[in-house]
Amino acid sequence: MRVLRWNELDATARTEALRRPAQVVGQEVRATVADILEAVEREGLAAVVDATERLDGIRREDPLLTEGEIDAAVARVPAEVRAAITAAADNLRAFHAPGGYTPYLREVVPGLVCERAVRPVRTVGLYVPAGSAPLPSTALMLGVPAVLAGCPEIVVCTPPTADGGADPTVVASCVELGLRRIAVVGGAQAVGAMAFGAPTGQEGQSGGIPRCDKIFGPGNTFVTEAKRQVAGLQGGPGIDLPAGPSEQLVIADSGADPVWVAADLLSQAEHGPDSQVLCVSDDGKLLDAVAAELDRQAAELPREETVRAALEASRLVLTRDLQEAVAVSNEYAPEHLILAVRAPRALLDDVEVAGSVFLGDHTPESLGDYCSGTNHVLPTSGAARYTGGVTLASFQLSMTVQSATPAALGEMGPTAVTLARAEGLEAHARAVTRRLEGDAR
Ligand SMILES: NC(=O)c1ccc[n+]([C@@H]2O[C@H](COP(=O)([O-])OP(=O)(O)OC[C@H]3O[C@@H](n4cnc5c(N)ncnc54)[C@H](O)[C@@H]3O)[C@@H](O)[C@H]2O)c1
Ligand SMILES: N[C@H](CO)Cc1c[nH]c[nH+]1
Ligand SMILES: [Zn+2]
Repeated sequence: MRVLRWNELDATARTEALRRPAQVVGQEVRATVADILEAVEREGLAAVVDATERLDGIRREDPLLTEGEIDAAVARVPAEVRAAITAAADNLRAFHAPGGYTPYLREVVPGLVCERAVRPVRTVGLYVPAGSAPLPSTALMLGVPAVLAGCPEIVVCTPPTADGGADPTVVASCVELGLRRIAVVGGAQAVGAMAFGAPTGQEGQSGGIPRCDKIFGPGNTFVTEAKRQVAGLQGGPGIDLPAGPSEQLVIADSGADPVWVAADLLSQAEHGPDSQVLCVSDDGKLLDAVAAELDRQAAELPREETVRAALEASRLVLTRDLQEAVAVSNEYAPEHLILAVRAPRALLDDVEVAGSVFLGDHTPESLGDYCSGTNHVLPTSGAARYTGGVTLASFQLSMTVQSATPAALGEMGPTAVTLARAEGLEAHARAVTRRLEGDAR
């Protein structure tokens, strides 16, 4: 990989250097997704079943796993993997538990009390990808905060395996959290089913995939585009955030180990050909060593082809100093940022935007992907500029509540009346004056 010298690039070249490979969703993807969603809205479960047969080669009249299928899948997961699932879930619970909205109350003027009350989102749909690789860790990342929030109805959708079931480790991760409503549906058809509902049996029965209030989870271009489309519908569901192809930016100083830096970059490059990884450093020799390591280590990986495709769109950037490296990162707004420097805490103060930050040489991003406790469903494509990743609060809604005594209405009512009349909304004003003036019926 060629090293780009940041100071020698003009504004256009800098924009090009930080361009994402997968940012442009073609008209074709948009139209494909729109067709699938329209069919699911019109025909419900039948369209979901047809799309799954066409796109995933599996026909299941009822996509929900039976109790027998769930138990059989869990039994196939080795004890060591089940123990790792439990250990990861424990850390996720520990970190996420305090991350919800805090209810609070203020007596704004005597007798006028304003509150924030917190409720779980009632029906949530969790998408667990399984196209390029099944991601049981994503089931944990979404399921743990959903359960902690107390969401009463939780459905999981994940693409089918070749035998028509779901990946056993995905199923075992759901079961670890007590989730047993698992539908083997992937792609845009899964998002459509969760957005519009795809019930089985008689109308009014609760079988099948329920219409969800909010849809969560990462996925490929079709999944991400489908979430964007359903979120734009009037009365449509909410979505968590744009969580598309994985990205990582490493800031490395001259003391960083090029072997470890390259290993971190490759860990995200292996997600898909549209993943992107960048290494930014103030040391040209370090960047050359990282380039050589990327090439050497890529050849040893089972997903070498995917990794090399991702490296095509990846970058090595030489900056004047580490402050400039952070400025480059702030402009890119990476999903993951690793600070492989001698004083990472000091540099953290300058970091303005990133989905998740990893400090020092001994904190590989893989820890966060699986088991440190932070969430791996994170903003991509620059969305870190305005949002963080999934948290417990993502599964809650905050509701305001207020109550006024007659005296408090006497105190604040005239202000409301003045503002209502300034807006020309007399009915608003009279809702107050009728009370203040006593009997004006
Ligand atoms: N940002 C994050 O937080 C985060 C976390 C985990 C994974 N990811 C990303 O999620 C993505 C997972 O993608 P994936 O493909 O492996 O799995 P996926 O489950 O998202 O997609 C598979 C589904 O796509 C549908 N599909 C495939 N080709 C299609 C076509 N031509 N037309 C219509 N539908 C089609 C199929 O129905 C299939 O079931 C990766 O890019 C990974 O980097 C992101
Ligand atoms: N790195 C991905 C988020 O971009 C999450 C993941 C799941 N499994 C491995 N990694
Ligand atoms: Zn990963």
